[in-house]
Formats: sequence, structure tokens, C-alpha cells
Amino acid sequence: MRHAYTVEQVRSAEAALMAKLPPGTLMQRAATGLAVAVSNFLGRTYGANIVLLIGSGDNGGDALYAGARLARRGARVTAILLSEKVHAAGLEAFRLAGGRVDTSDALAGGRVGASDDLADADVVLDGIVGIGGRPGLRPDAEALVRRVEQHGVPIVAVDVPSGVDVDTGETPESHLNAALTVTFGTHKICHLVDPAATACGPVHLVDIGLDLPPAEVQSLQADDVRALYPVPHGESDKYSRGVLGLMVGSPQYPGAAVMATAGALAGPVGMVRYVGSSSVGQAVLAEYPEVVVGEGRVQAWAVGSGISTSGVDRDRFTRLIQQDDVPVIVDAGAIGALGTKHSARLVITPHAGELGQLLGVPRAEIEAGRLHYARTAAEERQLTVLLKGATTVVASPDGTTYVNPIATPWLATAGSGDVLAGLLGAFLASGLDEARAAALAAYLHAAAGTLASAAGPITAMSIAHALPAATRHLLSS
Ligand SMILES: NC(=O)C1=CN([C@@H]2O[C@H](COP(=O)(O)OP(=O)(O)OC[C@H]3O[C@@H](n4cnc5c(N)ncnc54)[C@H](OP(=O)(O)O)[C@@H]3O)[C@@H](O)[C@H]2O)[C@@H](O)CC1
Ligand SMILES: Nc1ncnc2c1ncn2[C@@H]1O[C@H](COP(=O)(O)OP(=O)(O)O)[C@@H](O)[C@H]1O
Ligand SMILES: [K+]
Repeated sequence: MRHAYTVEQVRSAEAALMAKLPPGTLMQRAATGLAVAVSNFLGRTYGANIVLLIGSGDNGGDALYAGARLARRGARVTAILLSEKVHAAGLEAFRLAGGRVDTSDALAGGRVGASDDLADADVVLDGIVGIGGRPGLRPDAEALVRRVEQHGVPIVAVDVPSGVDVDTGETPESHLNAALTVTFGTHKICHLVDPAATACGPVHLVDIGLDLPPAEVQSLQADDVRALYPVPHGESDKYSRGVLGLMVGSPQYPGAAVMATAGALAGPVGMVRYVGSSSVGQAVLAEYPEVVVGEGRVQAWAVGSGISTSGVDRDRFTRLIQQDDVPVIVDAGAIGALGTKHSARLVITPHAGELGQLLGVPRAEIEAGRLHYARTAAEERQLTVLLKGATTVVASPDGTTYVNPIATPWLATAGSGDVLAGLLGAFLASGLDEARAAALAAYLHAAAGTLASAAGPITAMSIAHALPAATRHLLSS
């Protein structure tokens, strides 16, 4: 499991550890890991041109100590100071190791010398601000960063890309985009939650020995998928593996029923029942003769994919969400048919537009504050939210939050969400709790999309068809 923490949690873990260690130990651990990561990123150190952007805090200190190490190993390292007060011991170590300080008038914005250094740089280290920074870049930093971008020089962010909101993953102000982020002790929320996660690029974690409480945000890794996947055993039968009821698709969108069925059958259930119009049932049977069409007992329902809100059978839907023994996935049109009351355990699977409609918030605001709004909806409505998008956020009413780390933009194809709803239904019917079922479904859906897209552009059905191989690969690796 990958864990992400708030700044407050990180600070208190750091304080507890620092109290037991000689002063400066953590910064030295951070700087050593940073210097190694930069060397690996460059593929060499000797003769490399490295520029450091240094702000007023310890983030700049990390960059200066790492710069000192790199200078001692033969790199030409130049520091551009963005503040009159920078980490004094770090600056001294940097100078002693042969690092140069760019003396052009940084704060006045002249920057003739800086411009030359930047043009020649192989990499720029962003030590402007770390977890102590407020969102946004100040004008002098912004001007420098834009110049780095113009020269096409890759940026390695120290701890976090300066300008992002570390605790929310939001980017309300200007920020920089890193080619690599090297972080210390643990991931922070901005490393996992978009839009900030995209600004981080790949994130490399340097262990500095922190001891941390339960995480604010988690993301499944391959070994978690292996541990959680409900693999059938010798005593299993089709009922004990779980039966999923699908109330999806409509004469207008019959394909949604076929795609949700494809997703479900590629998951861990023993059986899928289809309940809906006979023409749609026939379309499902034509593709999947193993589906049982008609009423019967199920362990989970998936409702709404390929059904407009006006097309939802309100009486039936209300009955489903007012019982309390079978969990229900509420997708697409059914999200619009939700009232404020329910007794069943629910998982809603909106994209940003659908969540916006549910909460009465513009779509763009949801996109900019995905973690916040997913959590708000989960808490206010007392249901689990799987918010779809480039990074999928799963938030449950008890505060458990997962972020899916491995999506590919190829997943953005019509019907992809229907496959996901079916797959999620399969995990729920197999007995997993809502948050884990949603996190697993998002992970495997993305893994299948990645696998399928290796052969070129994909369709929703090709995601479904790649699910068994993606699952086999994960379970056997
Ligand atoms: N603690 C530890 O054990 C370890 C910590 N470590 C490292 O320390 C980092 C945290 O360091 P930190 O606390 O000194 O904060 P940091 O982010 O460098 O600077 C904040 C200062 O910047 C300023 N400022 C604020 N907003 C700004 C903006 N938008 N744009 C520009 N400037 C802005 C503001 O000062 P001002 O200029 O307003 O006086 C504020 O005081 C952490 O990320 C990690 O890298 C590692 O070594 C591991 C061990
Ligand atoms: N840019 C993206 N990168 C990764 N995954 C994406 C991206 N855009 C959408 N997705 C994923 O693709 C799926 C699209 O689902 P949805 O919006 O319901 O589409 P549809 O209604 O056509 O089935 C979701 O799983 C979502 O998380
Ligand atoms: K930084």
C-alpha cells in the first residue's frame, strides 16, 4: 500500500524522530537520497550542469546539501537564491564543495547570468518551497520557472513541485511541472491526487525513518491487489462466490448492459443476473449465454449504467436502496435519481459532471478539488464515492480514501465506465467492503486498459477482454 499524509502529520512525525537524532540528521538523509536520485535521473554526475532554485526554507536547504554532494562528484552546480535568507549551513556546505552562487540580481528580476546558467543546464532542482510553502509561485520564482520551461530543461522537484497545495492536491495558483519529484519520509497528498499529482511526474520516495499514524490517503499497489483479490478455493461454488444483479442498459443504450456484463464476468463473481427489458436481455444473452436473465437472489446490485435518469424505474430503485442487506452500485442515470435517504450500503460512480450535479457544484470546481468533493459527498450522503477521471478517487463515509495510481488516458473511451461498474459489482458481490471493492475495481480496470492499449487505441470491450490477462498477471507476479 502506498500511503499519503498531511503536512501536519508529517511535521509531527518528523519532530518525534528529530528529538531522538543529532541535529540535521534528517536533512542529511534527505539530501543524500536527493543527490542519488538526481544522479540516476541524469545518468551521470561528472561534468553535468545543474542549477538549484533556492527559497528561504529547509526545502532550499535540502537542495543546497544535495548540490554540495553533486559538486563534490564533479558536477558544475549553480545556485540561484530567491531570498535574502536561505539555509545558512546548507549554503556554506555548498560553497565549500565548490558550488557557485549566481550573483545576478535575482530579486530585481534582471537575471542575465541566471538566464545563461539555465540555458546550459541539464537539470534544475526546485528547492523553492516544500511542505512549508503556500500555494502559488511568487513573481520572481514564476519568471525563472517559465524561463526554465522555455529552455526545455527538466525540473526535479525537491519534496513537492513548488506552487501546488500539498494537502489537497489542488493547484489554485501557478505552480511548476516536474519531470521527477523526490520526496522524503512518506508521500504527501499532492503526490497522489490530481491535478497536483500530474505536476509531480514520477515520484521517488527517500526513506528517512519516519514513524507514521494511519494514512489520510492510500493507494493500492500490485501486492495489495494480490492480497485482496477473492480467488475461489476448493469449497467455492457459484453462489458462495457471489451473484451480481445488473439493472443496466436500456433500449436506447443496450450496449451498456453488454459492457457492464463483460466487466462483471471478468471479475470474481460466480454468476450474473440481468434484470431489465427483454430486448436488452436478449442483447446480453446473445453475447454472454452464461448470464441468467430474470429475478432472483443476488449479493450486490449495479444499477443505472446506460439508463437516463428519467428512464430509471423509481419504485424499484427506491426499494433497492431502502433495504439494508444488499449493497448497490449507483451509476450514470441512477445517480440523478438518488434522493437524500437510503438504508442500503451504496457506491456511487460519478464522473466530475455527475458529482457536480449531485452536489450542485460546477464541474470545473469538482475537477479542481477532486479529493475534497469526493470526501464531502461521501460524508454528507453517507455512501462510498468512486469519482472517475484521470486519477480515480474512492472516498468512504468513515474517511477511508483510496486513489488509483495507475490509470492511462486510453481509458477515456465510451462505455469504459460501464465495464468499470460491472467489475466493481463483481467485487462487491464477492463480499469485499465498498471502499476496497471500488479501489480494486479501479486498479484492475486501469491495469486492463494499460495492457490492452499496448496494442494501440482501445474500446470499452477491449478493456473488458484484457481484464482476465491483467488479473492473471497481477495474481501470479
Ligand atoms: N522538517 C524536517 O525534519 C525535514 C524537512 N525537510 C525539508 O524541509 C522542507 C520544509 O521546510 P520548511 O518548513 O522550512 O518550509 P519550506 O517549504 O522550505 O519553506 C517555507 C518558507 O518559504 C516561504 N514561502 C512560503 N510560501 C512561498 C511561496 N509560495 N513562494 C515562495 N516562498 C514561499 C516562507 O518564507 P518567507 O519567504 O515568507 O519568509 C516559508 O517560511 C520539506 O519540504 C523538506 O524539503 C527534509 O530535509 C527532511 C527533514
Ligand atoms: N484522462 C484519463 N486518464 C485515465 N483514466 C481516465 C481518463 N478519463 C477517463 N478515465 C477513466 O475512464 C472511465 C470513463 O468512464 P465514464 O466517464 O463513465 O465513461 P462512459 O460513460 O463513456 O462509460 C473511468 O474509469 C475514468 O476514470
Ligand atoms: K520544491
